[in-house]
Amino acid sequence: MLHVKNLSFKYKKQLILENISFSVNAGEHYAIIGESGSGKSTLLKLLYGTYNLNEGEIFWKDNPILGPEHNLIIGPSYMKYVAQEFDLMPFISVAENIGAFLSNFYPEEKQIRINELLDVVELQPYADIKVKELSGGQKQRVAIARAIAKQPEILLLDEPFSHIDNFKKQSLRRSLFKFLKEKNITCIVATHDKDDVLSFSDNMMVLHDAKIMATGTPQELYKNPENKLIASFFDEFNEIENYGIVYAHQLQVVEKSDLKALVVQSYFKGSYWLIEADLNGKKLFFENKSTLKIGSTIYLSIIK
Ligand SMILES: Nc1ncnc2c1ncn2[C@@H]1O[C@H](COP(=O)(O)OP(=O)(O)OP(=O)(O)O)[C@@H](O)[C@H]1O
Repeated sequence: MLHVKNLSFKYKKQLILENISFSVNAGEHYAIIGESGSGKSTLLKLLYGTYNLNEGEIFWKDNPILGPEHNLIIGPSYMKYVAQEFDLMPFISVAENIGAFLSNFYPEEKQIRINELLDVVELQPYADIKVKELSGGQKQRVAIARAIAKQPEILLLDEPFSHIDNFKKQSLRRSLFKFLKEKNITCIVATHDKDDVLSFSDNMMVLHDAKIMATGTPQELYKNPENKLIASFFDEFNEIENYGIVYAHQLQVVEKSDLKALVVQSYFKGSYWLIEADLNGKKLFFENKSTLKIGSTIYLSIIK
């Protein structure tokens, strides 16, 4: 188990993280979300031992994770960290980068392992291409493959799919998180993207104002968002008097109700339209199967 106890940290004067405590079980997938600048990357770096803590302790099983004050080499051997800026070797091939830290004593096993990893990150056709010739998203995939090559006990991912296009993202997510679960690799992911969390994280935390604002399973936080910040991470939402936070998909057009609104705009979203309306002078968003006429009056009911 990863155990973080009362961790506090500042780069300069301002506390970036204050009194952070949480635990992650072996094999669990844990997500850290929060606005830009809330300290997600800093927390991952602290878990990796990049900086000395101002206060608190981090343990993996019974081993303390200590900062550079105590270690010549940053990063425990059982842990891998894929940062937002990936540090690859540009002049050698994708396959060589992925195999860079694998033993040369067993060349056949090494090749099998590299092939397995190329499959996980869907880079088989690029195996022999030099990394300097790859796109940002392809480099990100090489960095992920290299991090899992030696099967770490814990993997820290910072915005792991941020450079990867939507075509590839969905299948890559499924493939990577499935691989990690099969190998029982504990994974902590810092992300802005709800799709990294909803289907793939067992538990999550929300960082805000240097503190943990909420923790729970993605389902718990999604179904009962305590506040606007949490709701906004998951979906388009409204704050409606007497009803609180209501997601756009929780509103439907009915014949008659207390919620009378005026259609302002319709946005095509593929399988539905997102309708912007005016409810008593406040903006309101809801989902509808079809576009609605600007200026028309509609009535809405809430399905929770
Ligand atoms: N090396 C550093 N020196 C000083 N301040 C830093 C350093 N790195 C980050 N910070 C500050 O710490 C705060 C948290 O930054 P961090 O990168 O951890 O946030 P984040 O939640 O990961 O943001 P993002 O989602 O944009 O990646 C920010 O205010 C940032 O300016």
